Amino acid sequence: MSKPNSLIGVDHEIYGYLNLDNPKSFLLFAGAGSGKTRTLVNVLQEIRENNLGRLIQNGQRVGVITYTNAACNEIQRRLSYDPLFHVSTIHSFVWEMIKPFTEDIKGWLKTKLSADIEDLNLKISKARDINGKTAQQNIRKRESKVTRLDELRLVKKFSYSPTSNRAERGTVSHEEVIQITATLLNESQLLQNILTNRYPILLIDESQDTRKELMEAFIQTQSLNCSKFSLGLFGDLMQRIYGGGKHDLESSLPDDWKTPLKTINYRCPQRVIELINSIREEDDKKKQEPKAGASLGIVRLFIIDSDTVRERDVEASIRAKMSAISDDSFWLEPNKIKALTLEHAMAAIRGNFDKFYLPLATVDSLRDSLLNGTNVSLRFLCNSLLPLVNAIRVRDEFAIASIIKKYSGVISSNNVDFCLDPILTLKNTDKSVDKVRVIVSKLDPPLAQVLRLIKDCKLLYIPDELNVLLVGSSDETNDEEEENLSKRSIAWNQAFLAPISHLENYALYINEELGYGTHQGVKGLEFERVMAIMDDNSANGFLFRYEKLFGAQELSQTDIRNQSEGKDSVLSRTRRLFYVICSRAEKSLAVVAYTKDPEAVKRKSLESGWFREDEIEMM
Ligand SMILES: Nc1ncnc2c1ncn2[C@@H]1O[C@H](COP(=O)(O)OP(=O)(O)OP(=O)(O)O)[C@@H](O)[C@H]1O
Repeated sequence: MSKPNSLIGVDHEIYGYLNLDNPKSFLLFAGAGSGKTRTLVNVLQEIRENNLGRLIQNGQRVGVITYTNAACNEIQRRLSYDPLFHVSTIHSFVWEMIKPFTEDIKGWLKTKLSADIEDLNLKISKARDINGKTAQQNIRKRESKVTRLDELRLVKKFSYSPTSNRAERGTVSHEEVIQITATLLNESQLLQNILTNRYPILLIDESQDTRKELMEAFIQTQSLNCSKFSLGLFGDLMQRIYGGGKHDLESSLPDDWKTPLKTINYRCPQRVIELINSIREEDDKKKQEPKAGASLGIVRLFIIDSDTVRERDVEASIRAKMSAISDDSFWLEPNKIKALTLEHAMAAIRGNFDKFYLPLATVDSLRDSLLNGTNVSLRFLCNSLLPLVNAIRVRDEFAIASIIKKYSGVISSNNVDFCLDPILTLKNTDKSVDKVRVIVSKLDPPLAQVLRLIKDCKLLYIPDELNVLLVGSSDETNDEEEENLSKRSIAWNQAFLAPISHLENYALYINEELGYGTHQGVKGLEFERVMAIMDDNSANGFLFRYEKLFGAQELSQTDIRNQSEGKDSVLSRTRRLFYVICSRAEKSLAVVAYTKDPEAVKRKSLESGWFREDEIEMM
């Protein structure tokens, strides 16, 4: 077991709040590189030093919630995998807590499903053409909800698995786990007691991205149990990525909460800190100071006319310039610098997965799960469909059989055909596999074509959301029908038109990136040399727009309205992203801006105080 770090600075204050006899709750919202994660680990080690015996005696543990599995593993590692600490992601944590409450989960689902069915009844009754695609899809959705509602009475125990795609009786989805916990915590004193007795201390990292409903339920639980429960939130509103968090966390805390400060940035050199302070000046105005002895560091802005330049060449010449300016030859070695493409849509276009990704990324309710892999349909596509397609392509019979066995009802005692004549069923399955092979071996077929065949042959369980969209063929939809479809269905229909290779590239991107290259992942990371590339041309402008942040494109009426009403907007989102990316740099930072209006970008950068004249180069 590793020797504990000694507490440093504000760590003492925070450790004091976690006194089991006099617990206090706190919010540590501090800027990038201020050592929040370090503090979290330090105080946990100190708790182990001083309270281990007492906690074990009481059968209690310390709860620690992280946002990604990667962060969870890192904190566990730093705590030497000590079982005193229950470190997990939010979904696993809350499911552990609510899973014995079968009747309450049932009650919640009954209410929710009944409301959904009522809503669908209304839509169906208003349909202009009951045989139209929208009405038919709604009818299918209603059927599946009615069945689920009806089967609730048969459920003896619910299950939830973060990695399972199977929509079968008695399972609850990722989204439902959060919603159910929030409701139960608010309503059930028993559940509050279970939480607070089992975990007298609960610490949540990256809490700016914890779902609002759940965060409010935790805070209410704390207020009602403040003599025995300490809730500690770590994070930074300026680094929030996902849309579902509690944005007013700082201003709406109960009066007795503590708000310790950390104002030193231990990661970045002086010049980078100056830059990120000035970016933040346009948001919450929080300022950081460099650590004692911090190096000066180097920042440069390279402005490139997006109409005239070839990207690869110019980026190589920028690396050469940075090497000369910073007297650092590692800038010449591509693997010694971190090029951050700031925006997934840019990566999508560069990485050939845009046809699948971009339509889905325009939908609010899908956006987050596209990046964090929590959507049932996306998990199905990446974890069941693609492995099956690959196994079929390379004729890996063993893999084919095990995927079908695991992810479909064909080879199962629930399948009457299989029970009556297993040999015939297997032969038919082989034929179905052959049909799929014909499509996927030679060509790059549209996803819809593959999915329809898989559905017709019943080779995999297809999640409801996708299943209902596979009614008829996509070209049956006329304009009027299209108007009636939900945004989400339209997006899925477009994504279905993508060649299957785009889904494959998306899966690679997400798998490689989860916990690392996505914005969420980049947040915890640091790199000596950072090249931040901003390029709206190859980016999806719905979420982020550098041209707007840098003054090269006028704000829309909606942007202006959102801004004046204090709402989140393309501008505030882009600013936060710019902050996160710049604050990763430990030594030197090159910001590379592709723009249609180089002069405007230069003007805005000077006016905002982000860069000085001699730090800007027009390429
Ligand atoms: N008290 C300290 N003294 C020296 N170095 C420190 C101290 N605290 C943190 N650091 C170092 O500063 C860097 C940033 O720390 P850490 O990752 O904990 O910050 P953070 O606030 O969680 O960052 P971010 O919000 O940007 O992800 C790390 O390299 C860490 O080792």
